Amino acid sequence: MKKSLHFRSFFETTPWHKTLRKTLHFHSFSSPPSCTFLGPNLPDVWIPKENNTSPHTLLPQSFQWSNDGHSARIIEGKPIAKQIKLKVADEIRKMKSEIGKFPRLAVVLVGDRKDSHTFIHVKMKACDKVGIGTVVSELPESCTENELLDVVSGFNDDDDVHGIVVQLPLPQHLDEERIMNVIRPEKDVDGFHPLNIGNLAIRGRKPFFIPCASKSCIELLLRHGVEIRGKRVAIIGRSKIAGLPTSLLLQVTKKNVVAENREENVSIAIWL
Ligand SMILES: Nc1nc2c(c(=O)[nH]1)N[C@@H](CN(C=O)c1ccc(C(=O)N[C@@H](CCC(=O)O)C(=O)O)cc1)CN2
Repeated sequence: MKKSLHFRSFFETTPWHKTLRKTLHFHSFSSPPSCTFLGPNLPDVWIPKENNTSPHTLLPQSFQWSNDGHSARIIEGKPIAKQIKLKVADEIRKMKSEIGKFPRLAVVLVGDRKDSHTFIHVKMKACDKVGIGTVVSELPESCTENELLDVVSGFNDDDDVHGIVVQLPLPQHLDEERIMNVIRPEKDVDGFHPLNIGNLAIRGRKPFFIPCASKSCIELLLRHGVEIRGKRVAIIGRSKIAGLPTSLLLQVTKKNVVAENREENVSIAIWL
């Protein structure tokens, strides 16, 4: 039996996400899905059978935004991260039990940077906790661009790999742009591929993935009941990882937002 489904995950339950959600339609899980994007072994579209809890109803009362227009507030992210991880783990558990499949992430690390090792360790631990499989490819600092491209292409073609992260920064002799361009956009979980960034910038277009730092900023605001529409927003930092995609995201999702980017490589601050 075939059934048409909207992509809908835990994140896609808010009006903001509705504007960005993927509009892919695929088969139900009762018959093996034929998947264009993620390969034959994982549905491109996944809705757990029971998934209608609004994340916003889980907010403690004390977290609600006081709407006096002037007060500043430090937003606590950890409890929200915990809720999200629990929900993702639950979705993956259901996916495993309903269709016997689960997502896998490939991480590519070049060189010996200690911070990069720490970051990928954190990512893999987080994956492990929620039931996402991981595979790591570590390449020496001296590797050639073609060697790195071969590794990425291998993951692109591997149906058991559904997401690819090439940890940045790369050693200087490697052309980051060229590497990023090679990652299949539908496996580009960082959302750094030009197609994904480009689609993020154009109203009505839908990137496969949105850079996580930007997505999480908006998610935190929404979960704290902050109305984004019509606000002036200052974003400090223009990095492609956080500042730039955040300003794009705010501009395409809500009219009237003014986003200013200043000073590269500074973490984001948002004032409303
Ligand atoms: N392929 C990628 N490479 C890199 C990314 C990325 O998203 N994808 N981002 C950074 C490194 N990074 C994760 O990989 C990362 C860096 C910094 C933080 C962060 O939360 N920093 C906080 C401090 C947090 C703390 O001290 O507890 C901050 O700056 O305020 C998260 C992830 C570059 N490479």
